Amino acid sequence: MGRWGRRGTAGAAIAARLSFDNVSHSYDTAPAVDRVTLDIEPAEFVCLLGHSGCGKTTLLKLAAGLEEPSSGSIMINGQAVSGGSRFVPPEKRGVGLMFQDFALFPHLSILKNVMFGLTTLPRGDAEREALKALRRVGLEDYAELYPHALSGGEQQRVALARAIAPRPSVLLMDEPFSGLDSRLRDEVRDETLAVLRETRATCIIVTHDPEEAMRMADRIVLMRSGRLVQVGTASELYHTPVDLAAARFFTELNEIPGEVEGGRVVTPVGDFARQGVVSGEEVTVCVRPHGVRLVEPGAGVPGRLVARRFLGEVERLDIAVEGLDGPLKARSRDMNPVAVGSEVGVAIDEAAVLMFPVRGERTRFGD
Ligand SMILES: Nc1ncnc2c1ncn2[C@@H]1O[C@H](COP(=O)(O)OP(=O)(O)OP(=O)(O)O)[C@@H](O)[C@H]1O
Repeated sequence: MGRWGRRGTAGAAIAARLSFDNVSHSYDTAPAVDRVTLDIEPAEFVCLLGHSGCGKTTLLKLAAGLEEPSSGSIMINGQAVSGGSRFVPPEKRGVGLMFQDFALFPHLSILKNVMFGLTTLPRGDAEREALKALRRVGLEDYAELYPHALSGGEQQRVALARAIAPRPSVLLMDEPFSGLDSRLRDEVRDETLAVLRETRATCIIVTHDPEEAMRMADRIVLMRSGRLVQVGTASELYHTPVDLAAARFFTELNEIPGEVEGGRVVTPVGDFARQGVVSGEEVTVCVRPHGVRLVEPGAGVPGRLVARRFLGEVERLDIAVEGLDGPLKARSRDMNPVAVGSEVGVAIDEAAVLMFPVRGERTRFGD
């Protein structure tokens, strides 16, 4: 892939605050977006994360003005752009879009594609701004070519240039890297992030990839069934997920049944102290694989190593423990020389343990 342009050369905008106030939207009966309230700071970088169909794209379309909310209001810098009797059309919102539905126009040159959002400028100025944006993504020399002559990664860079050229205050991107293979994706993502930071625009990026969200976002917005499930930094969502499904989103988990006896949660892999639990209550104890360690046989909980797989920096171990339906999964950096079939001891790092009630409330214990 060719080089990107010099850092720090993207045109900067004045970032805007974007606010959703109790916004709902239905296409037919079930709401695709359900009572969403969210305030995004100027120049903040937010990732909307969630499984397919949870309403991410709809929320983005509502911000863009491509859909009108069924209820609630959307504000940019405190001015309503949707809601009540007000509706500001997309082209008047100062919002840049990078959506899959808006691929490059095949019959227009790269330059003309990038000039597309600059129609309010005199032609000479529009061309200069478009070339500046193309230079920033390292594709100025491609200005007269047509999209079909460019690779997927290069087309993505043109789409980025097109989105930033009008210097929008808010940039909305829907799965911008999903069409790229994994090798390309890391590079395009890192460079795109650098460009976006330079533009100082407020950014919302839709993704279904938690790692991508963690790499990019100042805050992650986790959605489910049209609703906001949790909003916070990557660290907050990882360390204090609001419920079991939120925890599953960020890592593989060993999910172990536990029962509360006298203030302790008793499981086949040991007992754990937890405040706020009630005797007789059923609990799902989640242990992240990096929190499972092999210790000397006789120490810890007895188990048997049933499989091991070398993954480069870490090794993946499967350990059978009495009372568990499936093997306990461990990730270890120790490259332990224990042979498959051996008796082992298992120790659990309490810092890698999360607990959730089996029924009822959505909150964690012991916070
Ligand atoms: N134009 C439409 N007409 C009718 N229903 C729609 C339309 N667009 C989306 N939906 C429905 O609204 C819900 C939310 O869809 P949306 O595309 O916002 O989710 P998403 O989280 O972006 O999913 P994906 O990751 O698959 O794009 C889904 O149930 C979907 O089927």
